[in-house]
Amino acid sequence: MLTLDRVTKTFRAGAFGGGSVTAVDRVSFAAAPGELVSLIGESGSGKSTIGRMVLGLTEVSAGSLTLDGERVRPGKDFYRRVQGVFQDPFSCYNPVFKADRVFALIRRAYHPGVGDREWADRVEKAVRDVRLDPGQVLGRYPHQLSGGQLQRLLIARALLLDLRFLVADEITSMLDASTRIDVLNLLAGLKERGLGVLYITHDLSLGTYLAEKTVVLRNGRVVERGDTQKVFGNPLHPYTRTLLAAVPRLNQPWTAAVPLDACAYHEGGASPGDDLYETEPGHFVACAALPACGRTRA
Ligand SMILES: Nc1ncnc2c1ncn2[C@@H]1O[C@H](COP(=O)(O)OP(=O)(O)OP(=O)(O)O)[C@@H](O)[C@H]1O
Repeated sequence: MLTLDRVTKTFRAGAFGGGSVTAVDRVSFAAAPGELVSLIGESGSGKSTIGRMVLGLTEVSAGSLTLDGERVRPGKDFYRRVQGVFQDPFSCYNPVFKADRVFALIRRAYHPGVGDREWADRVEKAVRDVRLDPGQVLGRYPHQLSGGQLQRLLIARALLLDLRFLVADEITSMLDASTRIDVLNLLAGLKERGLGVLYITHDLSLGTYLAEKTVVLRNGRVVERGDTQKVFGNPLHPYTRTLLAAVPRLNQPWTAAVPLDACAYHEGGASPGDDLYETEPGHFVACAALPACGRTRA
C-alpha cells in the first residue's frame, strides 16, 4: 500500500539558489495493492516529482510517504519491490548494448544464483507476459526495436523482480494508438496480479480507462480526487471541469475555453485551505468553503 500524507517537495531555484519553488504541496492519497491510481494534471503540476519521490529518486521535503508502512529507502531491497517506467524508453537503454542487457543487469543484482537455463526460461516467460515474441526482440539493439517494444521490455524487466508497485510516468505518450492499448492492457494484467500502479498522465481519456482512483493536480496541489467514476462523472472542482471540457481553440489560451469562476477554493481564492472535503463517499474536492460554498454540480 502506497500512502502519501501531506507530502511536500520544495526545490531551490533562482540564479544563486536563493529562491524556492514548491513543486508538490501537501499532497495526500493512497494506492492499495491491485489498484491503479491515475495522477492527472497539466505540465508543471508536479506529477513527475511525485513519481520520483515514490521511487526514492527525489527526497520528500515534508510529510510522509510510505510503502507498506515503511518509508522509502532507495536501495537494492527497495527496487526489488518498486520500479518505474518512463515516457521515453530509449533513454533507459544504452545504445551500444543489446536491449536485453537490462535483463542481465537484473540477474546480476538480484538473482546471481539462478542458472543459465532457468534464467533464460524466466526471461522468455516475462517477455511473453508482455506479449512480445522472444525470437523477435531478444538479441537486438535498441535502435532495432520500436518504442512500444522497448517499453514492454522494461515492464518485462520489472516482472523479473518481486514487484509490488510500479510507477508508470507518461508511458503511453510516445506510442501509437494500438500499441498504447496493448500497454494499457498490460497494466490491467499487472493489477490483476496484485500490483499497485501509479499512472502519471496528462491524458484524461487514458486516465479513466484503468484507474480505480483519480487524483487531479494543479500547481502542485490536489484539487480533486476520489473514485474515478465519481471524479469524471461528477467533477466538482472548476479546474477538473475545465480539463474535461477543454477543446483546443486557435489563438486562445486553453484556460479561456471554460473560465474558472470565483469560488473561494479556486486559484487565488481568499482562503487557500489545504484540506479536501468529502462531498460524497470516496470523492474529495479542495474547497476551503465547502459545504457552505454551496457549489455542487450545475
Ligand atoms: N530539480 C528541480 N529543481 C527545480 N525545480 C524543479 C525541479 N524538478 C521539477 N521542478 C519544478 O517543479 C514543478 C513540477 O515539475 P514536474 O516535472 O513534477 O511537473 P509535471 O507535472 O510532471 O510536468 P510534465 O507533465 O511537463 O512532465 C515545475 O515547476 C518544475 O519546474
